Amino acid sequence: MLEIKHLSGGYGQLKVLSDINFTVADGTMTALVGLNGSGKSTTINHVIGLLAPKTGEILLNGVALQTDPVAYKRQIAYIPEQPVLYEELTLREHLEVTMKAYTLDRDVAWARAEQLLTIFRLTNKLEWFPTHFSKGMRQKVMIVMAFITDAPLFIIDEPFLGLDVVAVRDLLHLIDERKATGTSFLLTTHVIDTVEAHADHFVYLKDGVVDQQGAVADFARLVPELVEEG
Ligand SMILES: Nc1ncnc2c1ncn2[C@@H]1O[C@H](COP(=O)(O)OP(=O)(O)OP(=O)(O)O)[C@@H](O)[C@H]1O
Repeated sequence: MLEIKHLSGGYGQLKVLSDINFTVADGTMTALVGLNGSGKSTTINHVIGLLAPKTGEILLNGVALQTDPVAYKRQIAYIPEQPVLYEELTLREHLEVTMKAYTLDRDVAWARAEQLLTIFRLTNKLEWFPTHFSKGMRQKVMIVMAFITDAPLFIIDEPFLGLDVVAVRDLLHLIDERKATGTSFLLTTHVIDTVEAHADHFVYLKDGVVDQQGAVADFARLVPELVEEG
């Protein structure tokens, strides 16, 4: 379970977030929504440990980032909005680096990788370098790297922007499968429609504070300003 308690934070002297409180329970998905600049990415940056809280704390299965950064970070699989790949490593090497970083059993992880590579049509591209991948393919590589881990928390930043419809459907299917095994998901999105059927809770950020949060079923009632008319 991810617990965010009274988090205030931001960049250097710039305070962006004030007194953020929410939890993501095991086997559930929380959608973090809000307009441009509302603080979604800043919240994620705090949860993955890129930024340190000014006040408050973030606990992942009881472990605080400040107390044990390695144990904390190993529990997170992060898929950023902009894929971050090593230009000098092949796809195969990216998968191997991930297996080492998360101390995965190689046989189990490769069996998983093969299934994922098939789903995302990357099987014959193991020796390719990132420069040869399209934007969507780079994103798929990040998805494969995340889903070979056993991380109890997945954080996915704007997952649907560069993916084709087939890949979106496949990603949502993978998310549902993992959720059923107890994995938690924190996802940022501008379009709640895509995740509505898959998310359990939403947190609506407005100018760096939680304006509303609750069950996804109540989203339209609680946040009418983000629901398209028609
Ligand atoms: N690296 C940074 N340094 C300083 N300020 C930043 C930085 N990144 C974001 N900000 C500021 O923090 C505030 C929140 O931005 P953030 O990126 O968290 O919003 P967001 O909800 O993710 O927006 P978007 O939907 O556009 O991605 C904005 O006012 C932004 O200008």
